[in-house]
Amino acid sequence: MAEASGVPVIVSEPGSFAWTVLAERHPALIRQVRDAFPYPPERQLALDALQEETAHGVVEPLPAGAVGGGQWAEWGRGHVGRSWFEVPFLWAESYFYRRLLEAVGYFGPGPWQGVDPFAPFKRAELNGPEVEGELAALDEVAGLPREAQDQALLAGSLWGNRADLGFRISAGESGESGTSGTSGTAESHVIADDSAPFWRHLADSAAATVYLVADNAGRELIPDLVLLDHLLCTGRADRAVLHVKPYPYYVSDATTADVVDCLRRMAQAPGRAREIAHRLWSALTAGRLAVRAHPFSCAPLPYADMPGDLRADLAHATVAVVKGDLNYRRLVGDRRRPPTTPFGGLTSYFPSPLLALRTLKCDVAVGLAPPTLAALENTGEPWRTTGSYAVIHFRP
Ligand SMILES: O=P(O)(O)OC[C@@]1(O)O[C@H](CO)[C@@H](O)[C@@H]1O
Repeated sequence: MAEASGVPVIVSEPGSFAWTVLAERHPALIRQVRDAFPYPPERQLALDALQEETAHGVVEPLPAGAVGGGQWAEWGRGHVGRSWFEVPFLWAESYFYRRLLEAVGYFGPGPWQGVDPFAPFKRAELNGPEVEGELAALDEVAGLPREAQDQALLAGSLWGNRADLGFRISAGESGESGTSGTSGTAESHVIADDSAPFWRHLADSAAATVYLVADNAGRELIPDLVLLDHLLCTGRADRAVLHVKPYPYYVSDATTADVVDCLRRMAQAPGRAREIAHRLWSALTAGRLAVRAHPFSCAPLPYADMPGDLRADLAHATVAVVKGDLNYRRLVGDRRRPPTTPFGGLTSYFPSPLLALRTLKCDVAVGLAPPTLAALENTGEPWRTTGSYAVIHFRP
């Protein structure tokens, strides 16, 4: 069994989750991006080269003069020149997205500069029937007593994380195929629940500033925004800060443009969703809700290595709500450890109280009670990677 300090997750073991991401998810994503845009021949050649390199070649550096090239060269020391299947999983995935953006000309200069290669997928989701239904459901939540609203909106933000578009490339179009073998409502699969101390912490804090470190756009970001609105409206937060990605990442990760798209989508809906959108729009223009996009949000590193300016910013949080699977890997370290390793100890470096909301979609698992772990192992399911189980971990 792994030591408490853990063994880094690497890609090399055929059939492992990390291996399937590099061997199957990334090639499928390159194909989908190519099909979604009429890229000119030079962009298609660059995509071909990336496809070939990631399947059979060694990791190549970014071209000279690339945006952030110096930083990536530093982060890539010891990895560039090796097979993609020999390097740490977290680094390989992050660098793959940076290289994909290079291949499609996202950083320019040129006509494809700033064109988000994942925008068509995000847009389709935002205009889909699921979002319509989820926005309509907000009218019902509005009629509930406050504590029930608290729980419903926290659960919405938590389970919104299951709607990640990268995960759906692996799980099948619906994103539900990985859930076979489970039963009951999604809520019945919360396998660690620290929501009560989280709400107590907010109630005990005066003039709270709530940070939310976002993960995916669309079906995840909408409930995240709704949760922030609820905290602001009910006086549990005086201010809110939303951290998004500075550029497209992991397919559906939220950027500033996605925040605006979500608000516009909500504003087109009738009822409660529209009201919330207008309130959030005003909160943004008044500075009560701030959006930040720090470069470290797309770094291939754990949060323990965050730079001083980000640490100083997060230190202002009464609580930082950190969303999703990738952020969770970065919070606790992308390492194999006994799943009963306490979450609080692994995140003691974090500069503020912390709430992690995550559905499990990779091998990393910590913070579980021994009986919970035993029950999960008894299911015989690949419970770490199906997206059917979730954790709410709070570290005061
Ligand atoms: O961070 P998210 O959106 O919840 O999930 C990201 C994800 O789809 O990508 C990684 C593997 O590619 C895993 O961490 C997870 O499966």
